[in-house]
Amino acid sequence: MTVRYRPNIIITGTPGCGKTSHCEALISGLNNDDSYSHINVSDFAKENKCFESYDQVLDTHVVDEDKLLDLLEVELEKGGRIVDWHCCDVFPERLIDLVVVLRSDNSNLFDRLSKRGYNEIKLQENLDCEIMEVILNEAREGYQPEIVIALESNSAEDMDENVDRILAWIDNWVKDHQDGVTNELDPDLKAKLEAERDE
Ligand SMILES: Nc1ncnc2c1ncn2[C@@H]1O[C@H](COP(=O)(O)OP(=O)(O)OP(=O)(O)O)[C@@H](O)[C@H]1O
Repeated sequence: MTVRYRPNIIITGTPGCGKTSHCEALISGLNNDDSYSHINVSDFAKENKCFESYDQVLDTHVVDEDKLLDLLEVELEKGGRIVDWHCCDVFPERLIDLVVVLRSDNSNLFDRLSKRGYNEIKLQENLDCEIMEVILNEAREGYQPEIVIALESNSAEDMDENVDRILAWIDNWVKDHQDGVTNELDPDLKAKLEAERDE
């Protein structure tokens, strides 16, 4: 049985919206408490060799999702993981407590991504993704609405406010779950599901 005493949070959004900046500020706001850690999924995939190919047009690696998720699940079982990735709907719901979708105005996003030297196709694809609210929709389809929040990330003030808000949420979650959150299915429910499956 796995018991979690710390929440798992996904910080997601279109590339350049500020995921890594928010995660780093959160870890620092948690006073570098080592029961929390920031998982930058792109770096994690690189370190654990979870790439299956390279997309020349979009100038990006294609992730081996099965391998990546198997490894990430082990991390999420521990709790206190702040996950930084542009995909959010691939994790088991039972392991995710809050999904923060960062939103940026297109002019800000254009400036941030241009500075990175993104090619035109990649830049346009990301701007379209933000306009079409692709990641917000994925989050809303993948998780219960009450755990999904969309936050503006256009300025340093926005970021400070967002980080304070998430820190307050973490504090409340920990107080509310002092006995831990178990990932084990309730035994009666488990027996019922097994019986239904065998029918
Ligand atoms: N709210 C904000 N206000 C001002 N600048 C910001 C904000 N959010 C991000 N930036 C700036 O935009 C750039 C991209 O930020 P960051 O790397 O955190 O984005 P990201 O969403 O993690 O990108 P990626 O998905 O590509 O890793 C950085 O230079 C960062 O300082």
